[in-house]
Amino acid sequence: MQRSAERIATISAHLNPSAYQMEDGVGLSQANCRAKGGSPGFKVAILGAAGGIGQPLAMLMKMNPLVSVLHLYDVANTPGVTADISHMDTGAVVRGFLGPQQLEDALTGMDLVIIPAGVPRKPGMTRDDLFNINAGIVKTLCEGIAKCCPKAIVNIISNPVNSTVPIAAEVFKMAGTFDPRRLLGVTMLDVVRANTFVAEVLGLDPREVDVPVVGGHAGVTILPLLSQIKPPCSFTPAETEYLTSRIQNGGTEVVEAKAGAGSATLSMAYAAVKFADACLHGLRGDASIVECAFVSSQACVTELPFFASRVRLGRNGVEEIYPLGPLNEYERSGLEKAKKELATSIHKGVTFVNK
Ligand SMILES: NC(=O)c1ccc[n+]([C@@H]2O[C@H](COP(=O)([O-])OP(=O)(O)OC[C@H]3O[C@@H](n4cnc5c(N)ncnc54)[C@H](O)[C@@H]3O)[C@@H](O)[C@H]2O)c1
Ligand SMILES: O=C(O)C[C@H](O)C(=O)O
Repeated sequence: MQRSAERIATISAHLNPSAYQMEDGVGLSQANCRAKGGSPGFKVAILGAAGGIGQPLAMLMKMNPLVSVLHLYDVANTPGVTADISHMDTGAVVRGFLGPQQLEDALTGMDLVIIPAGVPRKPGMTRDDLFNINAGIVKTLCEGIAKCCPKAIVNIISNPVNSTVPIAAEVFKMAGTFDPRRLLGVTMLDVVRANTFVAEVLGLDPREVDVPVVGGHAGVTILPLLSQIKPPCSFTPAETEYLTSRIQNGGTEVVEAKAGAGSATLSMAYAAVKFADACLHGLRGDASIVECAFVSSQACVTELPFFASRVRLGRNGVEEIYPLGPLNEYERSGLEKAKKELATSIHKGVTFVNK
């Protein structure tokens, strides 16, 4: 009888989204235990999980064997997305959270928080044009992280990344929880694009190509280091010009092709999962996990407080930040342009929190 009552509680918890969302601490813990599926792993929250990036990102994270619990938070549509994804027969347990009153439950106990919440660009806009709306969204979500899971690794996708990461850092500093190793702006899509476009030019499989992309995540701040690609290859000046421009404008290429229906979502979800997976492997203690990310570099790479660099990921997040390495003349000139724009964007983010 007892087992049968537990089974029914489990099933109704899945079918009644509001009961399911409230399961922690309100009497559904037995049902919760039975729902766990037994896979050990990390607890991951996606904030903005019902959006264009959030939905495929949630699906791909549900497929990740390193994830045991997946929390999906949004201000709209999470019950439907959660019900849908929770039917996938993979190990991670999925829970949905809707609206600010459920943000704290969504965040409590998380090891990794991924933030794609916020508005995307339309044709003719820059990423900085999103600042007025997205700055406040990221600030509020980071206040929740500081309160509920201050030790979580945070992956920020919301644009403008060059400003939203400094905003997050300021929020964490004010709360006394800032650990520069745990805050990472996601620039992986720039690397994914660079690998793809370079492979096209060289006639290679993109999986064989590795292009470091440093600087930031907007226009000229996106600085592909074509002189450092693996496998080592050389480019004509025309190829260098074409590839640099295409990588820097990859986001705009998608925004224009979508013609008002948003920006990159599917390739971004792919890139976000690739990056989150690297963070989880680092957390697990795997060796030699190196990716590019926009991090607090505390002026150790350039004089700027934030910069996208190659970083080694480990149990605490960013364990090591690699120097830029030797740059050619074209890259040195690009670096100066990138630093100028980055300084402005970083300052804008810092000022927003301290105004
Ligand atoms: N870093 C990158 O490389 C990269 C790549 C692509 C897009 N982006 C950025 O990611 C963001 C999201 O893009 P998208 O296409 O998914 O947009 P979208 O509009 O499809 O989805 C955004 C989601 O955020 C939710 N949201 C809004 N306010 C929220 C809040 N306060 N708390 C929680 N959720 C909230 C919305 O309800 C929506 O579901 C944009 O800012 C976009 O520019 C970044
Ligand atoms: O371009 C955008 O606005 C979205 C994203 O930053 C991208 O690079 O695709």
